[in-house]
Amino acid sequence: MTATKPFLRALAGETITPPPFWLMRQAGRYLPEYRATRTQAGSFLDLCYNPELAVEVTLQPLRRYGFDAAILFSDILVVPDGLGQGVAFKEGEGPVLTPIRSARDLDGLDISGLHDRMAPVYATVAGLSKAIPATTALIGFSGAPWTVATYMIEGGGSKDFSQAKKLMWAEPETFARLMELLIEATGQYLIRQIDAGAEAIQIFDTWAGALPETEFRKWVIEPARRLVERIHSERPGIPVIGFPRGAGILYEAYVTETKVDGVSLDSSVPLDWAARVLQPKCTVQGNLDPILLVAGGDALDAGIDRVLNALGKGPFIFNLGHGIIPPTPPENVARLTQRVKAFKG
Ligand SMILES: O=C(O)CCc1c2[nH]c(c1CC(=O)O)Cc1[nH]c(c(CC(=O)O)c1CCC(=O)O)Cc1[nH]c(c(CC(=O)O)c1CCC(=O)O)Cc1[nH]c(c(CCC(=O)O)c1CC(=O)O)C2
Repeated sequence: MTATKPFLRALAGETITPPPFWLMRQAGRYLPEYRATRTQAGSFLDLCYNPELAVEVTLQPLRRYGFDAAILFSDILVVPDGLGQGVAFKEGEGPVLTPIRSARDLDGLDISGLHDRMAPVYATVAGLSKAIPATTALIGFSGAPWTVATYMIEGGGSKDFSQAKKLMWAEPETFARLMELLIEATGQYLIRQIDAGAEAIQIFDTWAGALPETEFRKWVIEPARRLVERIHSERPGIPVIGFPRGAGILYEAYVTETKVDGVSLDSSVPLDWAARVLQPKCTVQGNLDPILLVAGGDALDAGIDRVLNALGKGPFIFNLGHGIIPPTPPENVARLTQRVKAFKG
């Protein structure tokens, strides 16, 4: 069935003016209505596993801004939770996990309970596919194996990923076993989201830029290639967007070797290079610096115009280079919405 929704038509290679748009973390703490629902839910994971409230927070930004895509309200860290690793989100501290540091720790993980634990997430997807406007596409997502592995090994966020990299180089078999488990679990998890109603998939490799070239090819490109191949063969017609944040010039190898339908660019990617080298190969998405949404004013307008003028003449989805941050004034998102929708090409 040929795509009719602008977001899906852009991912099928069409140039659309004005471009379809959505924003990473469009549902979240910058919105007062999110904070109210979050309080009602209890913990962050309680919210992720409460289909009714997760549907509500996903819809909140759509009501305000009319985005062309809704992304399932969940998190990249529900998969380790589903594998039996203890995961919690401490107020103002972010995620905290019981770290995986040895083969024995790995033996404690178990894929058999994944889909039971993820059932509320699939219910959220099913609820959203009935609740979103007819022209809005529904995006399912996961973290990429490398990025999720960094949280599992570090036990939370990290500045230098020293524990994850130490395990990768000092205990390669244990690290490879963890990566295989994540590739399999993530593949199953994404297919189930599609079967529940997701029309496109985004794979977030937020910490891809932390790896040197050899390891980037082995642990960012190859797992993504396998996930894209599985989705393209088991669920033909569902497009996949890859987000190897910080990849630099390796964005080109990522696009050609993974065969993603779309590639999400971080804010450091030069716009003319993206238009010349990447856009002829696949739909590009991004890449406004999310802090411009905090700054607002003329700087925000100029930043939006630079992205639109450079990428708006080919297959393109307007987005940020990383998720919205909590101090973002909602009125600046309204300002961005108006400016993107007014773009004439
Ligand atoms: O305290 C809360 O209410 C939960 C905060 C929250 C989380 N995921 C969230 C939210 C809602 C929101 O962003 O406001 C909600 C969340 N996490 C994610 C998404 C998908 C998307 O980005 O649109 C979303 C939004 C989904 C939606 O808009 O419907 C995916 C995610 N979680 C995570 C990452 C890695 C990263 O942050 O870059 C990423 C991918 C990149 C990104 O968009 O930021 C990991 C994660 N999840 C979380 C945190 C803590 C955030 C913080 O304390 O600053 C962190 C970051 C970290 O500490 O490394 C929890």
